[in-house]
Amino acid sequence: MNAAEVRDLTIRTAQRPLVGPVSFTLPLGESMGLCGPSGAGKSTVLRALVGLLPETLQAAGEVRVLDIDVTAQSPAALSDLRARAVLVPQVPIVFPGGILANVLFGIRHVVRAPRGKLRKRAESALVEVGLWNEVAERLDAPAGDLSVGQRQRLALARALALDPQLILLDEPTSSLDGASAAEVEATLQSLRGRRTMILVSHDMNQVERLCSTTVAIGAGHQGAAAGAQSML
Ligand SMILES: Nc1ncnc2c1ncn2[C@@H]1O[C@H](COP(=O)(O)OP(=O)(O)OP(=O)(O)O)[C@@H](O)[C@H]1O
Repeated sequence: MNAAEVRDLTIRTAQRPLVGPVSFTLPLGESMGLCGPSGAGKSTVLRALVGLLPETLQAAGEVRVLDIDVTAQSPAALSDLRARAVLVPQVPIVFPGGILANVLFGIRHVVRAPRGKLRKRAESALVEVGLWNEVAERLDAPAGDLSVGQRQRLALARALALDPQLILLDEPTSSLDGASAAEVEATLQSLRGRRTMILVSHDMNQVERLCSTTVAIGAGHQGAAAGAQSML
């Protein structure tokens, strides 16, 4: 099974084409960069992969994610898929409440297990993103007090607690200062090879550091590089 198989994906409004055609195959275990200029459609492609396009946009083409035919399903029918292929948005979502509660937020709705077991998984996720040593003494402190880089790693920990087969990262370092970006990138580097990832990034150097494959999508509907897939 591949993590994702996309063939001739195009996305449009009723009035005009926005994205594509985009084609790529991502085997499990690989990390892929999705690059292109601002407005090329990178975030929209990520949303299409998990069936989260707004109703005003239509997608055509083939999109299979973890062997699920995404374009053939309603968004509601894809909620299971979204726990296995987790989208981490560009601006990390932090819920009111404590740090640990924030990591538990997704998993406690999805995984049926005793509380103690869920807690262990949340703690392991905090270790995996390198946040454990920074928060272990204050797990119930408000997550809103974390720095912006810590929030990004918290959002990643929330995703990892689900033990997803695919992680979709939308510009995970673009809103961070240099030091925080370096921390998040180090975390992503440590996940490479252990997790399957699609990384949206403007930064080709970052993609080269973190990914084995890159797909470039062009600005507008008919970008020359649309659909290109190359090994870095
Ligand atoms: N719901 C929508 N309705 C109409 N147009 C939309 C909608 N969502 C996105 N677009 C348009 O689709 C295009 C692609 O947007 P998208 O945010 O996916 O680009 P991007 O490559 O991620 O950009 P950036 O790098 O700036 O985040 C843009 O022209 C955007 O204005």
